Amino acid sequence: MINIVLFGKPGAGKGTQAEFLKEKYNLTHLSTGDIFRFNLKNDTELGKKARVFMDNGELVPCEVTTAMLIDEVKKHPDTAGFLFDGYPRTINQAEALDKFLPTIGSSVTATIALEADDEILVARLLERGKTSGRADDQDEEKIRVRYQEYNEKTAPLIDYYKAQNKFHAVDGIGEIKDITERLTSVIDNL
Ligand SMILES: Nc1ncnc2c1ncn2[C@@H]1O[C@H](COP(=O)(O)OP(=O)(O)O)[C@@H](O)[C@H]1O
Repeated sequence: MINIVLFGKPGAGKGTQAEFLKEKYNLTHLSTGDIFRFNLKNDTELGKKARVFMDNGELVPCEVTTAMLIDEVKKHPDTAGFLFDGYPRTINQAEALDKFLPTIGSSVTATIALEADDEILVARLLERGKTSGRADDQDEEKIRVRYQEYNEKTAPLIDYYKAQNKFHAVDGIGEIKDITERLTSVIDNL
């Protein structure tokens, strides 16, 4: 089983690249943001728990997110591997994943970060907000909160995965297909 964590700031292109990578490597793509948005739209119990945090651009509490993620992983016992997109986003979540995956005989293979400057990313999010309907992409204040959350809670994961020799970074600026190539060359050399 190969498990890749796609890592990057909001707007870095994780979702876009995940679409290509899941096809190429036959992976199950788990996007916590997409799963939460699905639950919001359908007004499920999970959606009710997540809504206020998501609407403010804050992270949903780890207990809620991790329980959801583990449920999703368990739905795919025969997969060739997972492409985690948007999880883990805190040290607590990374530790939870490192504790859970061995229970299914697996582990994180590698974490790959898509890197880009903040100004470019904020511009991308505002552009996406015009068509995506995502409330959190239409408001600069919410975008700012998401970057704050990233810097405080998610950025420490870089050192967490470096300590395990599992951290790889690629340049997230350029043509979509060129970025896909950079990612596949990392994965092919794992
Ligand atoms: N691993 C997670 N832990 C906590 N909250 C999460 C997680 N993944 C997604 N969320 C919630 O869903 C929102 C949207 O997620 P996502 O689409 O991945 O965002 P972004 O475009 O900011 O990277 C986040 O702002 C957060 O409220």
